[in-house]
This record gives sequence, structure tokens and C-alpha cells, in this order.
Amino acid sequence: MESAALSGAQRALIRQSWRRVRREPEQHGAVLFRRLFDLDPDLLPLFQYNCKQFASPEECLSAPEFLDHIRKVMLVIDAAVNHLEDLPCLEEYLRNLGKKHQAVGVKVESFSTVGESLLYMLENCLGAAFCPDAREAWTKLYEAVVQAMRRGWDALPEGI
Ligand code: HEM
Repeated sequence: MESAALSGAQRALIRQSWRRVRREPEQHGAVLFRRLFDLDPDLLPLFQYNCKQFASPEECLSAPEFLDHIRKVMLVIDAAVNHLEDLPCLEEYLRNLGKKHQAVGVKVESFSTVGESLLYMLENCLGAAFCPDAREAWTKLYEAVVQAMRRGWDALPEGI
């Protein structure tokens, strides 16, 4: 993972903004996923627990299993923020996470929409404090995370 791309100032901006978000991960994670389903409603059917499909984003957003997924996503972002100086130590975990998402039918392109939703959530939570420099720093960090997950897709043999 390319950690060199993040400057010291960018790492500071990321840590500072995440301090506000991490206080209420479920609430902010729900803003992220509500936005995701607004931008791409076709992602809803990918979330099925015990083979049951959700009838609406609202139903999904109130299911305990999905709330667990929200917590898992926020924990991965938290881990990235806690390892800004050493992102490569997350490489193997993220590559495997990418593989798992491919296995449940996620398309790698959908992670761009997740990125847009993440920026939306940060703006929603931080307001004016989410300045253009902070947006750029978060965009770089998210890209590094997705690049590592993408390598999980690339790692699979063809035809699987
Ligand atoms: C298009 C967006 C996404 C979809 C459709 C999706 C879907 C899923 C599904 C169906 C599962 C398995 C069931 C579950 O554990 O709830 C899962 C697991 C998981 N997802 Fe996602 N996910 C998405 C984005 C993300 C992102 C952005 C992250 C973190 C950066 C993430 C982190 C995780 C984690 C940590 C697990 C548990 C993996 C394990 O069991 O080891 N997901 N995801």
C-alpha cells in the first residue's frame, strides 16, 4: 500500500476529522450506507442474511446483521486511520477482504460509489471543518484502501 502519498499534514487532517466521526460510528456509518443506496439501489440485494432479501433500504438499515456490517466497515476505516504511518501492514487483511467481497458478488467498481458516500458522510458530520485539503487527504487514504482490496480481486484465478 502506498503510504508515501500521504503527507504529514494530510495525516494530521485525517486524524483530526476522524476523532469526531469515531465517537458515533453506527450513526455516521448509517449516513454513509443510506447515501450508498440512494446512489446505487442495485447494491441492496447484495446484503442478504439467511437468504432473506430486504424490501427497502430502511428495512436493511434497521437489521441487526446489517448494523454489524456498518460497524465492520467503520472498524476497517478506523484501522486505516490508526496505521497511517504503516498502511502496508494492512495489505494482507485488505486483500483478503477484497476477495471476500468478490465472493459475495460485489463489483470492484462499486467501491467508487462507496468512496463518494464516505466523502458525503464526512461532510455531513464535519460541515465546514471538512475543508478541501481534508477531502483530498481522505480521497487518497480511501484510494489506498481500495487499491489493496482490488488486489484481492486480481489475485483470484480466472474463471472463479
Ligand atoms: C459495495 C459495498 C459493500 C457491499 C455490498 C458489502 C457487502 C458485504 C457482505 C454481503 C458481507 C458478508 C456479510 C456481512 O458480514 O455482513 C460483507 C462483509 C464484510 N464487509 Fe462489506 N460490503 C461493502 C463494502 C465494504 C467496505 C467499504 C468495507 C470496509 C472498508 C467492508 C468491510 C467488510 C468486513 C470487515 C466484512 C466482514 C468480513 C469477514 O467476515 O471477515 N465492506 N460485506
